[in-house]
Amino acid sequence: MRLRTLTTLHYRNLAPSDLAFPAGVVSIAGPNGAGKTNLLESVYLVCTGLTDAAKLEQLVRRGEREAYVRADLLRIDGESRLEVGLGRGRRAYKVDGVRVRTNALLRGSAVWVRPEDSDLVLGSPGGRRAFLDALLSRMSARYAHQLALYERNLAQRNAALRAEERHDLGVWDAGVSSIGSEIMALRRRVSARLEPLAREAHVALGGHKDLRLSLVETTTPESFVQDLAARRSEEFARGSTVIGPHRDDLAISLDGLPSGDYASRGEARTIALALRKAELDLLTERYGEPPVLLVDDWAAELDPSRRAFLLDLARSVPQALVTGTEDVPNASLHLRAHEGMFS
Ligand SMILES: Nc1ncnc2c1ncn2[C@@H]1O[C@H](COP(=O)(O)OP(=O)(O)OP(=O)(O)O)[C@@H](O)[C@H]1O
Repeated sequence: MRLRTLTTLHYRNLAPSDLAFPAGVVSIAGPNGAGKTNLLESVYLVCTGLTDAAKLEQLVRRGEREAYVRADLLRIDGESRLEVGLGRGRRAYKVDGVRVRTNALLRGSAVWVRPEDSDLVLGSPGGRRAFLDALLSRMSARYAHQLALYERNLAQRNAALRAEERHDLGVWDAGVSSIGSEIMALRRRVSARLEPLAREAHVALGGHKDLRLSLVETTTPESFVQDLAARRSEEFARGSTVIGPHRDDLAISLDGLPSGDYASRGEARTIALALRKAELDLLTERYGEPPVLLVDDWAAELDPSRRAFLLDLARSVPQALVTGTEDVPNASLHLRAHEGMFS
């Protein structure tokens, strides 16, 4: 899969532009704040429907009301046009000219490798849940749909827990537990497939320690309803649902020690890179071809062997957009970024 052209209008600091990309490694170099990350972010958003911006309006250029991104994508089964329009608190997607739901499975796919990926390993469980959710949402339209439904049900249940008069929670318990159980089952399946791929990549990256991934669940699909009932008074006291997939974690360990507490920054970066490689492998299998690879700040925090791994990976897929303050050697196109423009 590869991007042929990208059109952006009022997207963050990007100047309105039409860019054409060849196959292979596209090197995008430029100074800090030039808009390199914004360019990758716009590609990721239009290809996957995903963003981790806290508010959609952050994606719109300051002073403008709406932004637009269009990508013409070449897939093994033909071309596809993906579009997203962004406004205050809303976004609208089109695939080949037809409006689609926000959490529909888009025809594009992308994997984004970023320096802050170390936070996946060193940061809070929320980041690892977001990693699993983002991966599963690109693999299964059902998952994306059920996740959105779960979040709505959870918000309503939490509101009921905080309400002054005590509501009967039975109907919320049934909803949250049945949707939550499906989410847990899908996460179990994907994390079981993720582990061997991440372990293999970790070894290829020169990681000598034994990498393990395991889901840490606060309840089980079988006992969810009973566990909710058992925690009732605690939930009323805290005004929130204390168990369920929104509280689970993907535990990562090296030689049996939890990585969040023990891994060095370099080890964390290696694990994060192994997770991204595993993500790429799973999406390649799901889509029948490798997704577009986006590498942000390729030289950041990486020693020569990890840089070589990353560049080999970039060269192994049909297309990789790779940014940095330095050029990537032997790229098929060298773009220079300056104040939101690329030439
Ligand atoms: N909504 C917005 N409107 C206008 N400018 C924005 C908006 N959001 C971010 N920016 C600007 O975009 C610039 C950041 O661009 P970006 O993160 O893409 O830089 P970069 O080239 O990746 O830099 P670095 O090498 O430091 O990572 C900042 O100057 C920021 O102020």
